[in-house]
Amino acid sequence: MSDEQLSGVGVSPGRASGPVVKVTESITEPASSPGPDDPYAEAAMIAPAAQAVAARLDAMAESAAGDAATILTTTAAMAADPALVSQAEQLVTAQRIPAARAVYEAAGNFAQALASAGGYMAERVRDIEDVRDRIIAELLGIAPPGVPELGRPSVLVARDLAPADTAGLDPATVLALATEEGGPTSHTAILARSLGIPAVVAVRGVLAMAAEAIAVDGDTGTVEAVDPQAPSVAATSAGSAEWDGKGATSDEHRIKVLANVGNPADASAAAEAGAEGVGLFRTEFSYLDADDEPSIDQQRAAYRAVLEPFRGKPVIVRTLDAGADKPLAFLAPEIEPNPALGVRGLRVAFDRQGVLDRQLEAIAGASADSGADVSVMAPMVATAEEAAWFAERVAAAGIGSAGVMIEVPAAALTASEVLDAVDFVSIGTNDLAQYTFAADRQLGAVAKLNDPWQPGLLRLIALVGEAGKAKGKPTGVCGEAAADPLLARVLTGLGVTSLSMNASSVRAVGASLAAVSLADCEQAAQAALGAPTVAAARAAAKGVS
Ligand SMILES: C=C(OP(=O)(O)O)C(=O)O
Ligand SMILES: [Mg+2]
Repeated sequence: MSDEQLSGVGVSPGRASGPVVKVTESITEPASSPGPDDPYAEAAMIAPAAQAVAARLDAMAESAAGDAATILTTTAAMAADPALVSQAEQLVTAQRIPAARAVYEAAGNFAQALASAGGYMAERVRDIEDVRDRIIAELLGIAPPGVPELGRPSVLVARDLAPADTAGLDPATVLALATEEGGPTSHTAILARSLGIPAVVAVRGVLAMAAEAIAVDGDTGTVEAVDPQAPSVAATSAGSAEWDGKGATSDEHRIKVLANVGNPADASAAAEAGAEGVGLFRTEFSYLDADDEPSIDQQRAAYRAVLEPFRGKPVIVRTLDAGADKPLAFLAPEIEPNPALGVRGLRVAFDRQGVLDRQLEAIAGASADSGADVSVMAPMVATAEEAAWFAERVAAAGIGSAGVMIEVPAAALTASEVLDAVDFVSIGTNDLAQYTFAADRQLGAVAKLNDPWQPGLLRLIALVGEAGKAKGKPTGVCGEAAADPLLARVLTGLGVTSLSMNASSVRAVGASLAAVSLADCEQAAQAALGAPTVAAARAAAKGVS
């Protein structure tokens, strides 16, 4: 083994090693000459090429599920966007440039507009570049950039993967993933987790690594060179762990193991994985592409489709979390310098109460239709006063149980008062980390601060756990922290009463809790709380069990 070792942020657990395949970043910029003899015939090639790319992405979406399917469908829609095609066609005829060059320039204009919009929109620049390169490759009859056909099981190394690339990954041939960029809550991370592929992101220098074979450890966040002659090692699949389906420690202390869902496919996958219910239904995921507010009936039908697999089981429906990384066109705020600190989540409803009331009416209807045991919760709540306002709206809609997310540090610090206003809380560790460390959750450069093992974050969670215990009210965690089997024990020891995660982590977390007692969890929690660093917190928790 070589001593070449790099570290990043482990975002999907497991360890695997094998030959390196580097993902091609982008195609070469097409030249603007020679110009076409017949610009109209040249322009006419663009639409079919875009359609072919969209059809291929749609076909990939059909054989995918959950987040992967949604992302592929969204990317296919970008490829088929008539605005992109017609702008490129006009460039060909007006400037007499080749079709490939015109697509390059038109996509560049779109990318620039997205980048200057900032936040979630800026995140989509990678998607438009991916679509651009695929259409150009189609026009030129060359292989598209991105993940090549893997002839044998391999470890993928990339700057960052386009969502469509990640969504198309086959866990049978992709042993592990290491990227130079990306954060723990980026698309790459969420999808790698849902596919069960070990992954480390924000590994500075991984692209320049000369090693022919590497080992990727998604638990410790390390990447190291290994002997290329050694046989490939596949990840030990956490998903195969034994679990009887009831979330509890070995001494029967109950911790509900729930799932995070965004659409009917996720809900079916969660039910199949044995989730005891849903701890977070992200309703805004249904409307990321909607231009207008969906009607109450449309919402009711959409929610019912997600609730149905959970008849008789608890489901927490989150009201629209619009803004920042998840903008909804029909709830767009004024231009804001810092969208993550702006009018997002519940704040949108203060000025547009009708939107909230109509959504609550639809949720109440879907709850009755589906027979699921529905509660609702609000995102981005900062004060007890806001929590009380939300609870009033929920009661007025005839829904029996109201809660709020704790994802703003102020809400964690006043958890006791917040809990007085509602029936339960659920800690959103993704945003709570972002706001606690003043570190954009989408940004690779600050990814280490968004690690849920940060002792600063654990101490805030401890405050909420204590408040929940004192009030005797349920306190969940529905951020990505809940999906880590070892951290699940620490969260249990901090007083959390339910954990909600992607479907593929359900079994591993259930099994991890079943293997230890509540006293073990409490000891692990105390050990992690007292640790000075992320690595020390993880090691301390590991040392207990
Ligand atoms: C669960 C959370 O919400 P989202 O990831 O949808 O912002 C969170 O912030 O932890
Ligand atoms: Mg959040």
